[in-house]
Amino acid sequence: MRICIYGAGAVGGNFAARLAKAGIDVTMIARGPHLEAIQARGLTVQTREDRIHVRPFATDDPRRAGPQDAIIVTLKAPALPAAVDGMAPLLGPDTAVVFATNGVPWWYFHGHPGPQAERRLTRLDPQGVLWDRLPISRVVGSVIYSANEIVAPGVVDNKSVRNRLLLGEPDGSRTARVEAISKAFDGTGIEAPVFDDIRAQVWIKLMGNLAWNPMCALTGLSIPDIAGDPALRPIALGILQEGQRVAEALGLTLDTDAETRLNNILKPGPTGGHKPSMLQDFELKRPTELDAIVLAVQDFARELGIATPNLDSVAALAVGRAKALGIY
Ligand SMILES: NC(=O)C1=CN([C@@H]2O[C@H](COP(=O)(O)OP(=O)(O)OC[C@H]3O[C@@H](n4cnc5c(N)ncnc54)[C@H](OP(=O)(O)O)[C@@H]3O)[C@@H](O)[C@H]2O)C=CC1
Ligand SMILES: CC(C)(CO)C(=O)C(=O)O
Repeated sequence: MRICIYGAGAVGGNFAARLAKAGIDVTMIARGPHLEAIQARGLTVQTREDRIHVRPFATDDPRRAGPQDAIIVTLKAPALPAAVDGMAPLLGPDTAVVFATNGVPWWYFHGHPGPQAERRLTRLDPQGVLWDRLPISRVVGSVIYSANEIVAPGVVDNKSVRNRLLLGEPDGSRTARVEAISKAFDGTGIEAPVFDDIRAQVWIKLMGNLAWNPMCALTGLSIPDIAGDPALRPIALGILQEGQRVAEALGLTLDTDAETRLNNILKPGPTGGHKPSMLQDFELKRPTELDAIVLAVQDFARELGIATPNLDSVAALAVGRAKALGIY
């Protein structure tokens, strides 16, 4: 199977290395010093168990890669619209495009049951280029559980004990394409189960980002530090409760309540020392995913008439800080 990792940075680098090590034909679309280092010296991923070193084909010109069986997009959300034309040369007649980006996905209502079906989210796809030019029937939904950081060009630190890429068709059907992508991950050390309701999984993951990503980005603290801080904990809990209300009003059933979720963070965990990706972006002054992770949830809340005072305050501060840094 030919798999392209599009936007092979921290998460995508980990995925590419593990797929390549397992013998999958992997192409990485990357850029800048990270790409130059991979082309010159190969890709290195330090996992908890070992050091993977591979030399997959890596380029910033997708025309050099040719049609793929699947594209796994591990770009940050703000980079998606500008990348859509670059995906065209990678598309064969049946190529699926897996969007493995944190937050509310731009395709959220594609395949959704009921009157909201096929509604577009202009915050996440302002000109509609993703929806129109891809086109939408290519989309497979996805959620990432894998903590990673680029620690030097060409070198990724993977801190997770379990690496998971949850997959699901937006309409919940079990298609040959989603099963084939899942199977390609066999033996890679990345679990890739297929879900019938990928939107519930999107929300469960979103509950792991909605409070922590902006609060860590604002404070520079780790997730357990915030969860254990008497002044910050109630704000995080408030955000989780507000997010949970929004998800439920949208018809989702989540795995647990906000308080349990917050307490689980304080249990000794394998990714406690991980810098959430939004904190990495604030520190490195890279475009932030505030729209997908925070403001899209606020949009839903406003439409549904749900008050989100904690989320609103943190969102306003995070947007203000991001503007001051020139990244929003
Ligand atoms: N890092 C983590 O631990 C986790 C991240 N996530 C989510 O996964 C997604 C990816 O995050 P992460 O891996 O951290 O992000 P990274 O920024 O490390 O990776 C994205 C890469 O894509 C590159 N890129 C951007 N645009 C293009 C383009 N047009 N062509 C080629 N390359 C391009 C970026 O380069 P450049 O830097 O030059 O822009 C960067 O190297 C995000 O949605 C994030 O929220 C989810 C769970 C954990
Ligand atoms: C922090 C983590 C790993 C999960 O909450 C994440 O998704 C991120 O870094 O954005």
